[in-house]
Amino acid sequence: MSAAEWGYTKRNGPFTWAKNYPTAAGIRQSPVDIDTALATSDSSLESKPLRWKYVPQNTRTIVNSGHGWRVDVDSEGSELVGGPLEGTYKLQQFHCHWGSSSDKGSEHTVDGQSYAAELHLVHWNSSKYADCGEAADYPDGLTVLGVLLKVGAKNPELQKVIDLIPSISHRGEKTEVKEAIDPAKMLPKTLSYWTYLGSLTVPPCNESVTWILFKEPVEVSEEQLAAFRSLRCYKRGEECPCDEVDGLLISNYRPTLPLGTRELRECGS
Ligand SMILES: O[B-]1(O)OCc2ccccc21
Ligand SMILES: [Zn+2]
Repeated sequence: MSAAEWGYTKRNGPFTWAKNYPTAAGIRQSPVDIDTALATSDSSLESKPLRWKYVPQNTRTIVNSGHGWRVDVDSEGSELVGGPLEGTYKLQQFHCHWGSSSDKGSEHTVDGQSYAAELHLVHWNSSKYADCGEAADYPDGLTVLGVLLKVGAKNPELQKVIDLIPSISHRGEKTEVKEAIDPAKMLPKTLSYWTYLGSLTVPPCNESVTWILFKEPVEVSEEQLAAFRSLRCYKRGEECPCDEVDGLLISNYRPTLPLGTRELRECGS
């Protein structure tokens, strides 16, 4: 899209994306509603526990992408293996999706229920591809660990992100992450998950993601969610192109798409 770049308002939001990004109208799209009755447990998942290693010092910069905040990571030294995955995946970045109030905001829903937000840890298949950009073009290129966030106690690890938000208030702004953020500390205690084949939930919506969505939500406070909503979707000095309330990024989640004939598997209760 030209000036009217994609976003989350009526004018440029999820229902308009397919115009410029035809893959968004595909049959392997994300997010989806997790209909727990449809999930099949799979002994092969149980036999290969999910295992990860992250290097907190490798969380480099946080940027306001115009669609939310994103922490970019130096992939070296990280790895995610097991579960539904073949080969080794490396962490590239993590980011979050939220809503204008905490009764909505997650991208995946569970039996129709929305959560207040959803964290995405994006990994790429380093066994087969040279980098994340290349991997994003292949059906087995990416895997995303999804963590549902519900309102509760202040999340100390996410607070390190919140503390940096004032310095990336406008689109395009970025800053160094001085205090290392440990992605492992943002994951739930129990590692039960659902997994299915899907896509990026933002344009170009590549159908290259093996989704792993943890069943157990993690807590975040209302104040922390309010901080996310203080990000602006336009560049400093420019005027706001979106018709959102004075360009605040109050909501950046894509509504669910049909699972269709895709298999939904689960590991753990
Ligand atoms: O769709 B997402 O926001 O979650 C998965 C993903 C992967 C890469 C970029 C953006 C995303
Ligand atoms: Zn995401």
